[in-house]
Amino acid sequence: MNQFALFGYSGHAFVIADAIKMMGDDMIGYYDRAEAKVDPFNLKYLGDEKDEVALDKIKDSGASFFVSIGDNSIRKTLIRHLIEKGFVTTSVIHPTSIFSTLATIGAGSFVAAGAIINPLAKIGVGAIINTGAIVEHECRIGDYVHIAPGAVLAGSVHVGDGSFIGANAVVKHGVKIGSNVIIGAGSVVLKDIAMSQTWVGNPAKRLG
Ligand SMILES: CC(=O)SCCNC(=O)CCNC(=O)[C@H](O)C(C)(C)COP(=O)(O)OP(=O)(O)OC[C@H]1O[C@@H](n2cnc3c(N)ncnc32)[C@H](O)[C@@H]1OP(=O)(O)O
Repeated sequence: MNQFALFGYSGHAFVIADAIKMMGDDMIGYYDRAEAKVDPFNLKYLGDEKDEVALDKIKDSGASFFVSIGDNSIRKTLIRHLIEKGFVTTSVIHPTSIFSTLATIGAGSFVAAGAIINPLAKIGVGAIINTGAIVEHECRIGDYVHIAPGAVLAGSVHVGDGSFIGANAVVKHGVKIGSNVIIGAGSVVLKDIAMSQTWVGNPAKRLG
C-alpha cells in the first residue's frame, strides 16, 4: 500500500483522496495554509507547506507527495518546489479509468474516474485528466495541463504546457494548442491555437 501526503485540501483534493482510497492506498494527511473546515476523509493536518519542520513529516513516513490543487500555475510552482527539496511524487490513476498499456504519464499527474487514455498518448508531469475526459491515440499533453471533465481530445491533438481545456470541450484530430491557452467549456476547437490565448464557442473563436 502506498501512502500519500496531499498538498491542498478542498474540492479537487477530495476527488484525488477518493481515487487514492479506491486504489487501495491511503494518506498520512494534508498540508495547507490552515487546517480545513471541511474534512470529509478525516485526514490529519500536517501543517503549512512553507514550514520546513512540518515537511519533515513526509520524509519520516516515507510517503509520496501529491499536489491536489486545480490551478495549473500554483500546482506547477508547488510541485517544482517540492521536487527541488528532494521529495518524491507519483501519478494517481483512478481504477475506473482506462489507461492504455501504450500510453505514458509523468509524475504528479492525476487521471480521474472514467477517463480514457488511448494508445501512444503521452501525458506530462503534474497534469490533470479529469472525470470522464477522453485523450485519444497519439495525443501529446504537456506539463501542468488540465483537461476538464468530459472534454474530448481526438487523435494526435497536442496541448502545450500549462493549458486548460474546459469541461465538455472537443478538439478536432491533429489540432495543436500552444502553452498557457484556455479553451472555454463546451467549445469546439477546429484549428491550431497559438500560446497564451483564450478561445470559446462552436466553432471556437478567440476571446483574448
Ligand atoms: C471539476 C471542475 O469543475 S473542473 C473546472 C471546469 N470548468 C470549466 O470548464 C470552466 C471553463 N471556463 C470558461 O468556459 C470561462 O467562461 C472562460 C475561462 C472561457 C472565460 O471566462 P471569462 O474570461 O470570465 O469570460 P466571461 O464570462 O466574461 O465571458 C466573456 C464572453 O465570452 C463568452 N463565453 C465565456 N465562456 C464561454 C464558453 N465556454 N463558450 C462560449 N462563450 C463563452 C461569454 O458569453 C461572454 O460573451 P459576451 O461578451 O458576448 O457576453
